[in-house]
Amino acid sequence: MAETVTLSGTASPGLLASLDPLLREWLPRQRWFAGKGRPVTGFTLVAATELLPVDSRLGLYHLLVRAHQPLTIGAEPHPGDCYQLLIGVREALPPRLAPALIGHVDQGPLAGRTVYEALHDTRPAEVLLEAMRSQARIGGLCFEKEPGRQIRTGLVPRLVTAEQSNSSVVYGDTFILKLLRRVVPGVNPDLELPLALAREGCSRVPAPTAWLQAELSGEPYVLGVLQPYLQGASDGWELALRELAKGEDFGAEARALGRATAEVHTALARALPTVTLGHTQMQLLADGMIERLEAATQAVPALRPYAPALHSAFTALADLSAEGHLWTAQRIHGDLHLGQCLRSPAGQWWLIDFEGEPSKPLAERRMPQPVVRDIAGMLRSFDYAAHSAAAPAPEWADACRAAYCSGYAEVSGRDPRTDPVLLRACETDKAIYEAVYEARHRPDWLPVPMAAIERYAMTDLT
Ligand SMILES: Nc1ncnc2c1ncn2[C@@H]1O[C@H](COP(=O)(O)OP(=O)(O)O)[C@@H](O)[C@H]1O
Ligand SMILES: O=P(O)(O)O[C@H]1O[C@H](CO)[C@@H](O[C@H]2O[C@H](CO)[C@@H](O)[C@H](O)[C@H]2O)[C@H](O)[C@H]1O
Repeated sequence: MAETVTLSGTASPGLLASLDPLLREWLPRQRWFAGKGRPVTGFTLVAATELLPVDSRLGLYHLLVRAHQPLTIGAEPHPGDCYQLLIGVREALPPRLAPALIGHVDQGPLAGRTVYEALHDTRPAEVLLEAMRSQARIGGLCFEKEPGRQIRTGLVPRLVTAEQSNSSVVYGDTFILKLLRRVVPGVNPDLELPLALAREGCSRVPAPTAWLQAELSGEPYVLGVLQPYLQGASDGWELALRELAKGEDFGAEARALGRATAEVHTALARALPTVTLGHTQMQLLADGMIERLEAATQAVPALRPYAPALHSAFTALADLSAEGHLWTAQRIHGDLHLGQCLRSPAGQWWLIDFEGEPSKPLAERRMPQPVVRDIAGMLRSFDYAAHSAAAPAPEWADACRAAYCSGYAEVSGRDPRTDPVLLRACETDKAIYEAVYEARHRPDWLPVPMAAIERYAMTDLT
């Protein structure tokens, strides 16, 4: 690896100025760009690290840039989201890299060069793996490796093309590196939880092998995590849809998923603190759900007729806590659905992507929660699959629900169905989140959570 130079944001104003017009156009088009719908009006360079010398045939910059966007009316002042970029610099792009093009630079230190999304390219992706293998410190970037883990040489990288919130590179079907795109300071649960689970001996999660961090203005940023690649694994969503299309039962898989979820929860409860939630905390939990309902009815008018009935699911939870009922809270997955579960060819289930709901602040995502929140996420997912099929199959979802809860109880000793008020509140909250998500991202899918909302509104638990 060539000698590296770290440029501070102020030390290299020319670099960002030369990239600025290209990034303004390119960044909002990326699947992982979080600020969709608002133009990018400028950038601040947070950090720049030269990983391959830019005056050679192939240069490589690691950049952290803050994207400025106009605020929506009523929004809190916000400095802009910080994104991680790997920018390749060449004289011209070979045809195989055409899809990676960011643009041709016509001013500043890179004038006359072509810049592109370097993760598409073999050498830049290799540089990251080599740095992890050697636990390199390059400028402000720290590449760490879990003691005792080996990363062999010669693994050929390929960029994962699936739609995702971040970007992943698979190395020779041995490792997968997830590079986080919108990065925030603090302990990131996508590294924290799998590491804690692996150290606890839980084998339902691919154990982090290595990771990439930066220290900026005294604050840690997790930038990427390398894990073993589960070769030939299928995700739960694809499997469920396949079985549904064939008219096949998914009960055995749902039960295994329930067992896997409980194994992860019990290991998390051993590894990290648990707390008891009394009336005040449960009232806060219910208030949060009510606030989300109110915001959702503004964003999705179709929710409005159901709002009073949905509201009663949350007040029922607050009422139960007022009667002295106590709950336990612990660290959970935070965004569990069928797409976050991988089944290996040997038939084992693994849980991935512990980032939580990325739109929520990190502190909120790291708070202990009742495990029922994760369970509700999976139950909603069975319902989604059943209602995405050509002919809705509610009895299929009911069977999955029963099997999943039984599997969960077999391992944890606690059946989530014995807490119907909390379960209903969490499922309602999730379905409301989904209605907002679908209205914003996939309007054609809005009827799926709306069908559940209509059902919840019609069936009062009390
Ligand atoms: N350890 C792994 N083995 C095999 N495939 C994986 C692994 N981790 C993730 N994937 C694949 O990569 C995709 C994206 O991973 P995920 O962690 O969900 O990223 P994102 O946060 O960007 O959505 C997953 O849907 C899955 O198909
Ligand atoms: O995959 P992410 O963690 O970014 O989650 C977001 O996108 C999901 C869709 O890709 C969305 O999940 C919803 O649709 C799924 C089917 O596509 C279904 O299995 C889930 O149960 C349903 O919530 C998720 O809500 C959103 O946060």
